[in-house]
Amino acid sequence: MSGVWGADRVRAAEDEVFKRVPEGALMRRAAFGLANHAMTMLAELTGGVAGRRVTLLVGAGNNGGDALWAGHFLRRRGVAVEAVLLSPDRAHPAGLAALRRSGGRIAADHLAAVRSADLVLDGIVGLSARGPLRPAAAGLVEQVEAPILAVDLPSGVDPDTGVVAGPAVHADATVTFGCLKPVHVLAAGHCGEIHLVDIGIRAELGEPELVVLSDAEVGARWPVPGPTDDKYTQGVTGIAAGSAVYPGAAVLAVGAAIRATSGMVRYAGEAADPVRDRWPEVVATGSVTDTGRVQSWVVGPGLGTGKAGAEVLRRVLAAGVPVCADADAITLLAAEESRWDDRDPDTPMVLTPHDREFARFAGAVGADRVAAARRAAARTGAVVLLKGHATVVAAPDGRVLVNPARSAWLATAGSGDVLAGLIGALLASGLDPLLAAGCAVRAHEVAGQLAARDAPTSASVLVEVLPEAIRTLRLAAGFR
Ligand SMILES: NC(=O)C1=CN([C@@H]2O[C@H](COP(=O)(O)OP(=O)(O)OC[C@H]3O[C@@H](n4cnc5c(N)ncnc54)[C@H](OP(=O)(O)O)[C@@H]3O)[C@@H](O)[C@H]2O)[C@@H](O)CC1
Ligand SMILES: [K+]
Repeated sequence: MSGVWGADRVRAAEDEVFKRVPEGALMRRAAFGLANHAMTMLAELTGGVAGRRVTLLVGAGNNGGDALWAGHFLRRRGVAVEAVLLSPDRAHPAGLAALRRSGGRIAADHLAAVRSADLVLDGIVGLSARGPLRPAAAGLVEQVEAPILAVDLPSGVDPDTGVVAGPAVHADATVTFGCLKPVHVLAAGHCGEIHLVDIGIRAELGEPELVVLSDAEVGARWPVPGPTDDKYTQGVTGIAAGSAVYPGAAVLAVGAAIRATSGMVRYAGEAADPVRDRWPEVVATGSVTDTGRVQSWVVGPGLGTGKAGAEVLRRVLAAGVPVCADADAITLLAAEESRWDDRDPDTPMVLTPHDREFARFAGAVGADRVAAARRAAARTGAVVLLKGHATVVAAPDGRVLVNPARSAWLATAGSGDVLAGLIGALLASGLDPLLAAGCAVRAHEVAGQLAARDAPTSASVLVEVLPEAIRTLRLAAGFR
């Protein structure tokens, strides 16, 4: 598990550490780690470091200070270092002095310094960043051709929300200090490869604000049959999805549930024939009331938002088992407040909106996706899985999991139906609903990578590769 802490919590932790460690010591520790990664990058990029040129983009605060100190350490290892001071009067004094002492230069021609670099360190702004890059910095960053190593975080990206509201650094790698911050998981695409340098603040940070589940954790939690299990004891998933006109959603959600666990899957709806044709192992009927006992329901994909769909939703909610409400089920819930009353508030529920669906029941998502998901979860008493490049999963008690998207292969029709089926199967197995949603998201993404293998893919292929994705996760957890 990786914990993630916001800027305020990091500052508070640093303040605690400063009571026993001088401020400069922490910065030098950070900068030393930064310089080590810069050396590695230089060696990988250019086959050696001798005579190589590093240009530092130095802003007005401690982020620039980190860059200047790193420049000092790089100079001592024979790298040519030039600093571009974006706010010369406010550049970190001790860092500047150290760089000068070790023979680093202050660039007179900013553009030339940027253009001649083998590697650029982005020390423009760090945890105190507000808004996008300012024009002078943006103009220079635009001219960079060399790889960029971001100091703590890519400048121009909001540290706490990951919002990119204008020009921002697109880093090849980021070296961060002490812990991951929200920007690293919410705007992972701007960070490149992320390296964490320990500066000794972990004990002061407390409980993480966000959590990223590792493959090993997902693999360790994935339900597999024990020696005494049968098809019922592993949980029966009910799928109420699809229609006669749109059977695809049903076929995909059922397929995902079948492949996710060894438990049984029942289907209820108008697409019973196509579902049975594709998945002979499913018990398919026309209606929720004829389905028999299930331990969870998935309701919504391809259901329709008319009277018939509303009636299916009502019956599913009344069943008193954990529910994953997706797509049309969310629209139906949003359309009429009274539909929430059909649900026993103590029965777990997972809602899986994209931004437009979210807006229908919880208002516009806005810039702070984590805060939005947290608010919606607290208000509805359901786990809210907000889809996006980074998927945010919030529980009513305030816990939040984030899955940073490593690729965009999953942006394909029917992909959401597969995710809903996965969540349903994990709910049926008895997993805590936050974990069920979080583990499903991760498996879904691993499946996306396996399905795509660097070429466009489709939701049907996602279903095909689910067992391989689960095997990958279990291998990461040490199961052979
Ligand atoms: N504390 C420590 O010892 C340690 C701290 N560490 C390091 O310190 C960093 C935090 O440093 P920090 O708090 O000094 O501020 P920082 O992020 O450098 O910003 C400076 C100023 O920039 C400005 N500015 C704002 N937005 C902007 C924008 N979009 N574009 C351009 N400029 C913008 C704004 O000033 P303004 O111009 O608005 O007056 C702001 O005050 C942290 O990320 C880590 O790298 C590590 O060394 C570990 C030990
Ligand atoms: K930075």
